Amino acid sequence: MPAFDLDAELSAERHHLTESRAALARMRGRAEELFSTGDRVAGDAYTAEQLGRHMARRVKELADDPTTPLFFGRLDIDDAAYHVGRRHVTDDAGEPMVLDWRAPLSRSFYRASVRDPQGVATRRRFGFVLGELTSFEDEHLDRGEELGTKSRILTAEIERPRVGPMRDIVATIQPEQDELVRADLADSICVQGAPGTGKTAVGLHRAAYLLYLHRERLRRSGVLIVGPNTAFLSYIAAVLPALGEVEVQQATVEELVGRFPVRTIDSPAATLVKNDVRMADVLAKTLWRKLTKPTEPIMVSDGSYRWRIDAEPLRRIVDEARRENLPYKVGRERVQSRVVALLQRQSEYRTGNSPGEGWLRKMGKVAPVTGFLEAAWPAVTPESLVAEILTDPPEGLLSDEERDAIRWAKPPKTVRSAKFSAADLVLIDEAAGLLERETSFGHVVVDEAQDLSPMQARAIARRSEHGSITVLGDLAQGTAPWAAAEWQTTLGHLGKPDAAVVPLTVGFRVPASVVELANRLLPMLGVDVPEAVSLRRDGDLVIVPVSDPSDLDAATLTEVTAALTHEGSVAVIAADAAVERLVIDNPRVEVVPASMVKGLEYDHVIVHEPADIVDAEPKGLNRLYVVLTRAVSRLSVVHAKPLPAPLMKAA
Ligand SMILES: Nc1ncnc2c1ncn2[C@@H]1O[C@H](COP(=O)(O)OP(=O)(O)OP(=O)(O)O)[C@@H](O)[C@H]1O
Repeated sequence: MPAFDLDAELSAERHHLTESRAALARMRGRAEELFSTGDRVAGDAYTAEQLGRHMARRVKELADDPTTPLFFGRLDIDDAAYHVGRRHVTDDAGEPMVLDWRAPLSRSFYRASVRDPQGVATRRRFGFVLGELTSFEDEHLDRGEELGTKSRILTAEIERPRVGPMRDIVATIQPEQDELVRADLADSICVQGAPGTGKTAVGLHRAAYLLYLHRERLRRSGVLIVGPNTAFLSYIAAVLPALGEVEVQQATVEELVGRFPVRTIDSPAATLVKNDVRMADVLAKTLWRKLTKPTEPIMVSDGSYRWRIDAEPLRRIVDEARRENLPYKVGRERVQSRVVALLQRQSEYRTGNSPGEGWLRKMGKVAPVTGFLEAAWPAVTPESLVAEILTDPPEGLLSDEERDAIRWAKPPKTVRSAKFSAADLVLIDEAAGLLERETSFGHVVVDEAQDLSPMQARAIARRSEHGSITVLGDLAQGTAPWAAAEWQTTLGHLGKPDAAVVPLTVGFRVPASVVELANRLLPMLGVDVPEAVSLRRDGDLVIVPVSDPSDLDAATLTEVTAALTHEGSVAVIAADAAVERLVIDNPRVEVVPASMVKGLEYDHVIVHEPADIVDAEPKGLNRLYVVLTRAVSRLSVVHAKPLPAPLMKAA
């Protein structure tokens, strides 16, 4: 075997990187050129516009970010070398220079092992500093060498200080994550993962993978990412574009159902009732009770003719349409067109002529027909149905106290002037779903799903009825009053009761000492979830007791000053009520209310008075568990009040 020349090997790899970058630039140049000449080559305006849009997207997809490596790995299979990167790069002859990480062959980069080498002789990982290729690490699977999570490059990647928004993890996706990322489009899955196990990362990479594999189909139907709030969505917003995917919709549940602005806040009791799944029945029953049996015939004068439909056939039409189980508005339209069809038949019989479109339209609108429709199958809007229920909550499904809790103290004069709450908008969305079908996305990823109320989950179910879904969450991090204690019920509300629940337990964010502290809260959280095991041995944990409560904020500032001597982001997380008085004038430091940190992470987290965070809300211990698990490298806990009992041992 020839001696292995490390320097020569490294410079060959650098050369391949330079060549690949140049090839990508040429691909982009060609796309730009096509984009600018598109309107001249395309036959008509429509095709030109289609082509223009396609090319604009293609140009965007081919953008090269010089700070992210174009490839991060290499597979040697049957004496050929395949570089694996963020997207396909081909040379001028169309030969691959870099394989997209999502291509079938790339799968082995993530999954090959000594036990199952998948034809891979050597797996190489590259180390980069600011886009410069600086090192590599080989695993000769054919010689029984395997690094697994001991890879130096993986460790460096995980321990890299965090700044700014979330990054992609394509270079270091782990086998158990890859299995979820590459699951079939038809598979709905629920990932129960401890904090920092990569749920969000898996969900985003799964979206990118599915778009690659089912490009045309998913471009038509769309992919939707649902997150808990806009801060979270902007934190993750850069990941998919970095992977070349620029057309994924991201929204909070509030945005999905936001037909009207939120103009009022409900009492906690009303919020609970409105988010209860029984409201779905209340809405459906109230709606369908509006149908009445026709008792009068319809009589229509049409020039010198008079047409008549008796009550009996009208009853049949209504009953039949009801039995077809269509959305309310569709059913109503069907009744209307069947009534008109009966009139048409009479007209044809009497006149011997077939009436035209205009006549049919006119007959649909004549007073006897609309009067019949209004009585038998009245027109309803989603907001009018909800307004009706809030004005006078129907008996039967809710207790009297529950009905009192949601009843409007002063009903608005008109539905238009009604002030709706956030929960009302979910009800209006449910009502809209009874009236008409929602269009369904091809795939929906729902993050922090443990906090979905049944009614919110149903809003998502309507948008994924014909597609699949990836549900991500951690029961231990549930803080909503309706937070799930097990996944089955939520999956039922999401319309995917058969989705497999898959655990992730290897933590990539939180250092072992911090995980150990947070895990002590787990037995008190009332949920049965596997504990996280941290891959990180490097972190620091400091508990700072303060004897005089008036020194608490000053002690917090001292911790901030100490934290600033390190690289990376710093956050002070405090009970929402304390945030305003904690003013810290430094661009590297954020003061964040405990209620807003879900899904986020910071290099150094300083927790300000845990007891206040716990006392601020009914699920305060779950909230504290979320807060303690935001730290990437260091956690300081500053307290004047006693720590919650399970944490005392650490003090
Ligand atoms: N395979 C991996 N390689 C490198 N980093 C990873 C990997 N998996 C996850 N990470 C990193 O670990 C951190 C936590 O990931 P992520 O936010 O997806 O976890 P999560 O399970 O959604 O956490 P939480 O429950 O707190 O919301 C992120 O910085 C992510 O980039």
